[in-house]
Amino acid sequence: MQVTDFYVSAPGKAILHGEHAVVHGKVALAVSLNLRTYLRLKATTSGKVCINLPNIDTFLSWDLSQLKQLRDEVQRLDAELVRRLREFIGVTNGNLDTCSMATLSFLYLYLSLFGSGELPSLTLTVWSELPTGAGLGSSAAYSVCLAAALLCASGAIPPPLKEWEHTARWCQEELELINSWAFQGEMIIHGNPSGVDNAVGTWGGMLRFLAGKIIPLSRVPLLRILLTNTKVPRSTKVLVAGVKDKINKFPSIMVPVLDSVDAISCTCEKVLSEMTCEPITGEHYNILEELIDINQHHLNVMGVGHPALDRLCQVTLAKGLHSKLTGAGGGGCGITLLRPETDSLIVQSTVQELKDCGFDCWETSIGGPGAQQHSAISVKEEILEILNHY
Ligand SMILES: Nc1ncnc2c1ncn2[C@@H]1O[C@H](COP(=O)(O)OP(=O)(O)O)[C@@H](O)[C@H]1O
Ligand SMILES: C[C@@](O)(CCOP(=O)(O)O)CC(=O)O
Ligand SMILES: [Mg+2]
Repeated sequence: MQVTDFYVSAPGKAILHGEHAVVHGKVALAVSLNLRTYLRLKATTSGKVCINLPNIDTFLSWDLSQLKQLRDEVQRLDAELVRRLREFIGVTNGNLDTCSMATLSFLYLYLSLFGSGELPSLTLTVWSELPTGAGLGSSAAYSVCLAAALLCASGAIPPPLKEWEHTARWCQEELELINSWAFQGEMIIHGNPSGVDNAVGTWGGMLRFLAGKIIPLSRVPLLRILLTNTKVPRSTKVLVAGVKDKINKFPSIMVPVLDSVDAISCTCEKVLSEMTCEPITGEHYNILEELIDINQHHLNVMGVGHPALDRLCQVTLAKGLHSKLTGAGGGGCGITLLRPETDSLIVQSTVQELKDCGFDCWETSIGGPGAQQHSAISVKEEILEILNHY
């Protein structure tokens, strides 16, 4: 065990364009948010592994001897381990609930990363500022934190924080390792993830994602975005599977829709890059707004809309603002583009109307840093209190 007590965090994300299509090899544009998931890992001598996940009311512990027996029974650390772990935590049917998904991905990463040698006794606590299961990539931020913390604890990567620093990030190669293990965690939660969410959680900023290839977009204009959480619960795994069924059932109808979403992402990327090298005009924003509208229609065609998201689009359009769902849809969150000249009174009255619909709504800043290690002093006081409570 390399480290005894440390904190890591990873950001959530918003997908501007390309959700779902990205699972089928199309381009997505995604950006990190200023909302983060924090994890504290503490080495203990209790002979137990404990996880505290207060966001989802999950508090579990296992004796090391139980976990050691489980690990030694399993020869291959992939499908067989997942099958045995499902039995171990008592999941019998196909779809996992919130608690089982989080537990299974933790146990999978823990047993895989300590595949040989001693299993360490530890307590892990996670707290997120992100709503879970709402399209802002909470599963990926959770998986990135788990991967970073457990890779550090196993000695596979070093803790980057120097004594005098408040936050520190890993080097490129180490981030790639974190990202690849976070993807394994996402596989358990999503079934068939594209990898875009864990890439944003790992690297932060804005990026273009295509079939596993990640291109950071360094020259992007400052965008003002309103985030709305309809609070309608949904599961990414179920929605992604539904889109796949529709593509299989109607390939000649659905494939052109996916191609069109790909073209929307590429057009958006082009406009964003133009906005950084020439004076920003109203026409740039007109195009961005039209792309949002077209994509929202496509997402409805894919079957991932929801009446609450329609409501969001109607309320904002009545104020001259354009919205689309973000993430897996089926409820969860939407984004609304604010123009630079959008009056703060318009923003305020829109936020109020959306709140009156029962939604949470706030203007967000985008492009926060990717996975990082923290000194205790750099973790917000209220979050530190929760992490240190267990
Ligand atoms: N802070 C957290 N603590 C524990 N589990 C979490 C946390 N954040 C996310 N998860 C896991 O991720 C799941 C949500 O993932 P998902 O359906 O992909 O929605 P999203 O990624 O859009 O928030 C939760 O059901 C839970 O298993
Ligand atoms: C629908 C999808 O494109 C994004 C899902 O994001 P979220 O879990 O809803 O935050 C799936 C994926 O890319 O793996
Ligand atoms: Mg997710």
